[in-house]
Amino acid sequence: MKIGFIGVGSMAQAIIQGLLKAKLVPAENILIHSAHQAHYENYADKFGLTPQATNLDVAKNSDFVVLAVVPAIAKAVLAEIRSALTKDKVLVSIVSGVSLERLAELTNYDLPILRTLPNINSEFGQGMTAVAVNENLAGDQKDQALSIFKATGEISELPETLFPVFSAISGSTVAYIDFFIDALSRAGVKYGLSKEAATKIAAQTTFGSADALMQSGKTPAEMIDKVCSPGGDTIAGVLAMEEAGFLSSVVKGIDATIDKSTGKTK
Ligand SMILES: NC(=O)C1=CN([C@@H]2O[C@H](COP(=O)(O)OP(=O)(O)OC[C@H]3O[C@@H](n4cnc5c(N)ncnc54)[C@H](OP(=O)(O)O)[C@@H]3O)[C@@H](O)[C@H]2O)C=CC1
Ligand SMILES: O=C(O)[C@@H]1CCC=N1
Repeated sequence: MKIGFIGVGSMAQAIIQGLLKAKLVPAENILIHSAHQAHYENYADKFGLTPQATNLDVAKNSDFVVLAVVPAIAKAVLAEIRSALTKDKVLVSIVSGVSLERLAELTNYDLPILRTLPNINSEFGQGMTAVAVNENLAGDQKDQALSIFKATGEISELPETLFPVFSAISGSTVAYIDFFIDALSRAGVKYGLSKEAATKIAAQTTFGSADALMQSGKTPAEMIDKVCSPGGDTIAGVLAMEEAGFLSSVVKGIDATIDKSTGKTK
């Protein structure tokens, strides 16, 4: 099984590192090409991957061709590799906002295609990836394609109509959670903790809270109620955060993310 990456930016690197840790395939079975020769050659050299001179070479020499470029250049890149995308291969897209129908239109309608929306936690086996397949991807080929993302975390098969909201509350939310951790850590610094100590405390608390929520099977509201002692400190904090617009800030951020990914805003 050879997995080729077209583009080795933040997201592709997270998947590649997750695959290497999971030992899904030998390093040399991961083929890469990107815009800058020095970049992809150095990266391939560092991790024992196989560099390719062109995008077309990646497509010709891989069983699974992962399109990992920004949406604005996806069309041009697919035009370059289209001739090599025969139906014994699978096109795997991680590109936000490009539908299965559009991917088929830009390649060919016989091609097996897996559309995904991963997040960068894939690097540490903690990814959350939305997946949708077209009618040409089935059986072993589908299982193998999905194994790429199962090796790097959880997957969720979703209708494409829900990809924008998934992208906002998962792909982008990695950044929003870090934004929250950074805000907590700055508050810690305000009261005298070092940035390093405050960040570690806030990050471990975030991690532990997510883990406890999932293990308990309770709703977030139930967990909040367990922490808010009657007449205590936490309820005072919750009310002050809400007065400052915590819930509506988060929802507005998600609205803006969805509007951008669906082309409603520039
Ligand atoms: N970042 C994230 O958390 C997530 C990203 N995505 C999706 O992943 C895709 C990539 O995003 P991200 O990794 O953040 O972006 P980056 O800008 O980090 O990476 C883009 C990559 O594309 C390469 N590239 C540019 N032009 C070409 C070309 N003509 N041929 C081949 N490669 C080219 C760049 O090459 P070089 O490095 O040599 O300059 C770079 O490696 C996007 O479509 C995004 O929607 C999806 C979910 C999460
Ligand atoms: O910011 C972006 O456009 C990509 C999509 C989801 C996460 N990062």
